[in-house]
Amino acid sequence: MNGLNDNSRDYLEQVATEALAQFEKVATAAKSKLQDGEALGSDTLANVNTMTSSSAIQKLDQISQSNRESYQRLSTEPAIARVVVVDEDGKEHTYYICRTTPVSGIPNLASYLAPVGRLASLGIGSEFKLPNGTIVEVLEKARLQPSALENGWDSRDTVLEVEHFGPLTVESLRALLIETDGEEITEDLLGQLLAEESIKDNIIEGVRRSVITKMGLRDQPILDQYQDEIFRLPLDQRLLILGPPGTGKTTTLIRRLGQKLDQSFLDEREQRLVEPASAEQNIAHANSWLMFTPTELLKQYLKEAFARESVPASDLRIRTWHDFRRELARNAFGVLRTANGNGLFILKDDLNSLNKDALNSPTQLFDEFNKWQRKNYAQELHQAARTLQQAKAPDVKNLGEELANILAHAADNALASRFTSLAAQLPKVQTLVARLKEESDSKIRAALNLQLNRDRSFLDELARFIDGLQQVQGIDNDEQDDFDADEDEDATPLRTGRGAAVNAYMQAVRAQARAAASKRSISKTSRNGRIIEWLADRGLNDADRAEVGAKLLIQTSLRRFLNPVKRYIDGIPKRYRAFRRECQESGTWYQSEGFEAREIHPLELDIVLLAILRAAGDLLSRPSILRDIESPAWSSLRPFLGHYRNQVLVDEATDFSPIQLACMAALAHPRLRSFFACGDFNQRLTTWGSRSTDELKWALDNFDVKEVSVSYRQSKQLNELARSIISTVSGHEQNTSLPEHMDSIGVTPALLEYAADITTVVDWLADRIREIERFVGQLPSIAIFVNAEEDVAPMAEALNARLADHNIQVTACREGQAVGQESNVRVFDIQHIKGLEFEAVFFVGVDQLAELQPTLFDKYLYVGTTRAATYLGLTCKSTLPATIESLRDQFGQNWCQRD
Ligand SMILES: Nc1ncnc2c1ncn2[C@@H]1O[C@H](COP(=O)(O)OP(=O)(O)OP(=O)(O)O)[C@@H](O)[C@H]1O
Repeated sequence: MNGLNDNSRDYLEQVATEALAQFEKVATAAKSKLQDGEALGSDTLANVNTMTSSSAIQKLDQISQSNRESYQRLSTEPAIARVVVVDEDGKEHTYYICRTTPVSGIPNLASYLAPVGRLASLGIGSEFKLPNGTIVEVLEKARLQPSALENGWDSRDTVLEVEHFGPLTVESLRALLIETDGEEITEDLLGQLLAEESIKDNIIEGVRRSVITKMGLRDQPILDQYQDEIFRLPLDQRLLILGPPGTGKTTTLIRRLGQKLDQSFLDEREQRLVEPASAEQNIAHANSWLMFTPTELLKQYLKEAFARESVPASDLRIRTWHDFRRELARNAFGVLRTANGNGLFILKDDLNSLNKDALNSPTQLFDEFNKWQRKNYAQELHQAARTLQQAKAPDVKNLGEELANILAHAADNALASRFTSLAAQLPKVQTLVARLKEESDSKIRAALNLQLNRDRSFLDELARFIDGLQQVQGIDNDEQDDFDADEDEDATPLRTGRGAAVNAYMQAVRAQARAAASKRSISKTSRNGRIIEWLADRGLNDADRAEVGAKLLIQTSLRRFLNPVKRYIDGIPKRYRAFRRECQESGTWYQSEGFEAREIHPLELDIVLLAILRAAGDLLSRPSILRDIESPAWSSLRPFLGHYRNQVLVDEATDFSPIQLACMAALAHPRLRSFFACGDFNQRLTTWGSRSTDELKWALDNFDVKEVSVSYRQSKQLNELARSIISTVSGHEQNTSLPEHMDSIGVTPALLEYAADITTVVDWLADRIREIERFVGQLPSIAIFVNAEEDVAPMAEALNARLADHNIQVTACREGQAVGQESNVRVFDIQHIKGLEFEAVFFVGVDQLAELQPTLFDKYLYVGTTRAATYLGLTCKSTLPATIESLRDQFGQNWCQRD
């Protein structure tokens, strides 16, 4: 670079000398800590009191483990920034910022994750209040990339900024010193000229774009000022970052997670929130997080970025909603049927159950269902209290009066206070249920004894009959009358033998008695119906049946008050089924036929899950309930605490429906309500995804929207193309800017039309790929997008054959699986590419995609083209699709046309 005066050069040398010496100092200190074993854990406590809680030791081990990791890091990367500030007294201070926890004993070495770390993101001239209250102004800044060479430290591509010049990029700080030394000893002119030349090459004006060489989110140790502000926002905040492609949303999300997981970087207030929350879930804060991504591939793509943040076990905690939903519904909440017969529904991805209105307004459907189910539940309680009021026995009647009184005085929507008042009646309810049950059971047992006295083989025969029933298909267990199962605590898992026969006898006889007393009939095809038929007159006699039936009906009503919270939440799936049936009859929300009562579509399952999560969350968000969680009134909510996480994060949030996002938000621990999502409405690649801020507002109450707009990924040309796509397809402007001082000039995107056969396409791709390698000097990360899974392998094979002469390997990424981290050319089905970035992207058969995906074509086009940082190539079987025909001018035939 020309124009650097002697002062500036002196300044650079001075910074280089100081920074490299500081690297050495920090690295040496870190290495000696590692060798001293200061990072050892509990074993260094000479007198570990055996009474010392093991959690304290565990904590110590965790701390020492994280110290060890930090020292390790510092020994290879001593600092990532140098910042000079001036305080109000005019005194200058130099800070070195490192990535993790600093090593002690080195003044002004601070972690980027600590409050002082923000200095590294601020612009020159910015003011900053240090944690001790001093106001300082940023005077100089250098972004460092330490590299340990055999003969000492260097910093590669250091970006320096000072008030009167810069930013400059210095390729090698070390070379700056060696060259100067060299200048003095160079006596020959040639040597001098070469030295000057290399000084020029070493210092570049502005900031260089770096080439993406491998698949994985790039390391971005220091965020920009705005991203930095977002990542530091308190843990207990609900945030949504919106912004166009490549503005660093995912980068910010991961950095934030890394910072918030390390308890040493949480402030006192955050620590106070985190500790009880973690104790309630029985999970350490560092593991108490969950992140959702729309695809498996994005999950893999981010893996290395998580490792850089020292965030372990990310595989367990980064989930797709598709998998998580099934697990939650099947294993945790018992909504989906399991092999042992629990659960109500069978999930069917292609079920045609929802009508257009439901697909267009799922939030309205949810609101309607939730209102309905709450009302339905309230009616159930009222009805039960009424039955008790009408009972003959005075103690039952009195209790009925009291319960009815409670229900009459609580508003229908104040479930929590109603549950609290009902809890006070629990002892009375329990005593009565036990007494009545004993009375009715002894009657039924007497009948059973009578049968046994008549025929000792009675039970064995019944057992055989039951065994036989289990083999019979078509036994209707779904539509068993509502009294069964959850009420019969005798319904133990015994499946065969005499024990099972006794249970079956009791259940069937009870069902028969209840049916008689309530003047209902029992379905002949149900299990109980079949057993009753088999028993014939071997049950209760008519008089006993009426008496026992009446007592059982009282018990049923009483049981509504035994564990009302559990009943309310566990009953949601059944209520959903009833609601759906009712809507089908009135012709709203659902298709009137074509599916069975036990089947459920994934988007319906979301509705059921949200109703469950919200019901539990509404109660658990009350401190008084959380405090009393072990009491019988609330203990059924305890398992929910185990599903909560201290942080819930969502990448590509607009791919999820508002219902899904609301479910995710409901998984955030109610003490913290920490939720962080990022997305872009223009990049929604699902038909059910969220379309507007209003939908998000429905899903997440009280959240802050932050917008980011500096587009770091793409070159100027590709940015312009992306902007044109948005204004052409949606008619509105995209608000982006390019990073200041960055050389963003790239090449025009390339277009190949009339490429109907694969050979033409492959020849063209191969030529372009070779050009890219020539331009870049190495093979960067390249992706080829095809329109269907079955095109992936043939494209990879054909291209592999074509590029073999140049030893360029092409990999087929089947089913959205990334293969290896090394830089080569990868072929993907377009549906998997959300959130990724490559130096070069080829989009094969764009016009076919327009035909295949008419509703999402514009989104795919936008997401696909914005995956490319510098090189973008499109091929068409015929010509550019009509919607983007007007963009033809922005394309060339190859990369040669520069701006
Ligand atoms: N402050 C920054 N300075 C320089 N580069 C940055 C900065 N922030 C992000 N980047 C880079 O920009 C690129 C895009 O980042 P990222 O994937 O986080 O963006 P995004 O907004 O999530 O994109 P998309 O919407 O396409 O998923 C990455 O290569 C990242 O390293």
